[in-house]
Amino acid sequence: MGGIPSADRVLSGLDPEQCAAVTAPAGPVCILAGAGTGKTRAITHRIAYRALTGEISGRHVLAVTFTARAAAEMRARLAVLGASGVQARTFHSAALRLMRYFAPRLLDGRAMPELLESKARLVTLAASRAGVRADRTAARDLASEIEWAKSSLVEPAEYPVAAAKSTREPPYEPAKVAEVFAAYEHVKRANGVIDFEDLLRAAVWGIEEHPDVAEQVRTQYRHFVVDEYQDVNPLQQRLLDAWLGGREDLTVVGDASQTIYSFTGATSGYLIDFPRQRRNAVVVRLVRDYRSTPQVVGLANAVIRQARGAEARLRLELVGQRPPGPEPDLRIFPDEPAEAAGVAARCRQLIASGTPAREIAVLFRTNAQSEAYEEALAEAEVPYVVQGAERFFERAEVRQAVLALRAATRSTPSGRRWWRRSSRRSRPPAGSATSPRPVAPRASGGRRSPHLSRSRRSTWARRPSCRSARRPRSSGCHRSPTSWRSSSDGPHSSTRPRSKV
Ligand SMILES: Nc1ncnc2c1ncn2[C@@H]1O[C@H](COP(=O)(O)OP(=O)(O)OP(=O)(O)O)[C@@H](O)[C@H]1O
Repeated sequence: MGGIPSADRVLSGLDPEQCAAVTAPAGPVCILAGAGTGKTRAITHRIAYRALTGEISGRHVLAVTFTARAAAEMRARLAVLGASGVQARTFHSAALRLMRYFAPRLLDGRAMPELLESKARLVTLAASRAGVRADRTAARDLASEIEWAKSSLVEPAEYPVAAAKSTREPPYEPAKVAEVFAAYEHVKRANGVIDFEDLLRAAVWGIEEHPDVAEQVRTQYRHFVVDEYQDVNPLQQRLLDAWLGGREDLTVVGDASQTIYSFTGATSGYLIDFPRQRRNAVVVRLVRDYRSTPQVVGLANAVIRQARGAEARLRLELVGQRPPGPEPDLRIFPDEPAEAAGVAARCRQLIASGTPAREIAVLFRTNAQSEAYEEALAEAEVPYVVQGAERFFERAEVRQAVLALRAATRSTPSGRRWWRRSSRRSRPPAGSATSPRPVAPRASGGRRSPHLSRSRRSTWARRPSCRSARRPRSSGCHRSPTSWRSSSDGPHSSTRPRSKV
């Protein structure tokens, strides 16, 4: 049947817990949802149900996701459900939209400063001003520290204490990092640019310090949904609080066991504390896992059961809904090369027994690990493609290093012999670029740089008060943003696989 679904039809096909989440009354709702339990279904259906019953208008909904892709997925699902006008955006995209709209008012008609796509260049410059010669890796590590600090609402002078409290492992002495951080802010200001954290600060500043802006924003947005709430950082929470302005029509969805961005300042503390902070919150647990076999779900439960501390309170025991499958085979290897060789051998075995290579996936946690796996797969003559990243031996820096090595080793006979042996080993098998694709880390999100340009200092530099930030114990949130003008790679830069805007 075509056409726009009715509210009742939006409820059909939901399980009882999803239904409870969808029909929960206006007010704070906390959906604790394990992987594959239909959380996207629950939140999109909740928005659609409320819109179709006339309780809310889609135009007044702001749904915040962590990636541009998730936002697009949400918009597509909402369109199918007949909920129109909803803004589904990342925090950064929503902040950018707000700043663009209010720029004439907030910036006295001046253009927005340009948004830095990458912190690297300015961090390197700032480091040299602070007497640190930072190569690419060091600049990236420094940028990560700066990003963490800014996302945690930590100012340069506060960095050493905050870093110690958060058991960070800074790339240099904390005082030196603080110096680079301060120099970075200075260089950035001098260049008339802002970074991704500044963009969020700008939106906070715009709302907190300008009652007319706050009123207009809050008239527009009345109902809020935040996806992946376990990965929100103090700066994002501050912006959410500014949007809310004390109102409570907020649905958050998350899973404390899936927190993956603590190193960038994200904290599951907001999710964990949500039911305590909002006593009237409806809490719904989605535990039916529709994606995996009971065997895989059982293994996941066994791992999650190890969680201790605050996360353990919100631990979800998932129940697999799919027909049974094979038992997972857990093997432990002494080191990474041995593990990669073991994985490659298993792939070879599967292919030999008739499994098409395209049906085999090898997942690893970070792009840096691809080298070991690519070498092992090439060695075992298993055809592969790398998804979401360049093949190791095709990366510019690796090609450069290989050329340099080749030049160095060819100057001696033993070097020539070594080179012939090693290049045979590391060369991927012929034709592999077009072969099936097992190795699949997540892509590092390409971020588009919206064009902004320079602005005034005095009002932006005012420090908004700390009053509205709700802070969980572990947040590391010491201060509010000093100004919204301050810095590097988009949020969670080089280390972050999710695209923001
Ligand atoms: N009530 C249901 N009945 C049958 N299948 C369902 C139900 N709810 C969700 N699913 C299926 O489970 C899968 C996961 O759903 P969805 O994408 O909404 O979950 P998710 O929790 O957002 O996923 P993720 O783990 O990626 O966050 C989809 O294939 C969806 O069709």
